[in-house]
Amino acid sequence: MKNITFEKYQGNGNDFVVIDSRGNDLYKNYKTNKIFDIKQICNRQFGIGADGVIFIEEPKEDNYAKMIIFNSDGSEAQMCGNGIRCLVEYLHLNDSMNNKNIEYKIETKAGLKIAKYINDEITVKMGVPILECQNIPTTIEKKINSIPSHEFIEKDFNNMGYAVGMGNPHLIFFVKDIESIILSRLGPILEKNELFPEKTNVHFCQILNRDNIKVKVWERGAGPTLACGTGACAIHVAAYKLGLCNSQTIVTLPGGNLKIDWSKDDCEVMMTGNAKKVFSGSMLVN
Ligand SMILES: N[C@@H](CCC[C@H](N)C(=O)O)C(=O)O
Repeated sequence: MKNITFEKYQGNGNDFVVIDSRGNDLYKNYKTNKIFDIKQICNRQFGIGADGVIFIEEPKEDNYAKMIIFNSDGSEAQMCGNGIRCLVEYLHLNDSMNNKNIEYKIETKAGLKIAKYINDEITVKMGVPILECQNIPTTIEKKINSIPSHEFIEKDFNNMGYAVGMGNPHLIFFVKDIESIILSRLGPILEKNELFPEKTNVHFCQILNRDNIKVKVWERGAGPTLACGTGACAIHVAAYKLGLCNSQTIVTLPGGNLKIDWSKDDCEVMMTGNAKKVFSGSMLVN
């Protein structure tokens, strides 16, 4: 048995166990020998409890670090918006980066992301959104047929979903009254919709006004979470393309607000929010 140290972080209540595998073989050992069980680490009764596990790896190029992110069910995701802010906060605290103006270039499976502290918040260039997500053809609109209409809880809910890729897939629905949405019923069905061979994150959104969108999140591989950073970006993009919001919005998630800025198809989406350390600890592994 071996003791390994970790730190726990959260961004808008989306929480992660962060394992620094720079200069050691922890990630390599996880990949090859499954020295620990991510499902068990994330379990809130039998483990540490988290929405996911982030490994920090040495970057391949001349960048600062590499992020590898696993959902609480053990599946690997391409990217995580709240997770990358947590990782940057970890680097800031642990690598003694006292100069908050430093730019952190972070490699992810969804490409290079650049994050920076600005006025005690972290702003991340989240990449150019993909409006044709996975195998959904031609437009961002798609009728989702996997749920019979009687399953929809509210009368004004239509099954027009909007697919936006932020490196990872998002399926977005706009509704008039978000309170009427029962996430635990719709989330698991829509996550596995046949249009998304690798499954998808699902969001229900209510436009409060042109500057503020309220959201309920069902994450691929994690279920209901308090926030999704890539999701907030995708939601803003869909709402802006539909003419429902201004170029900067506050996306209000159950765990707090994120500021999103985007208006041009070929530009990167900017996400601003914070991330906090919750505690540090150690766990026994085989
Ligand atoms: N919570 C994240 C997204 C994490 C990955 C997602 N569940 C997926 O599988 O794509 C975020 O803040 O972006």
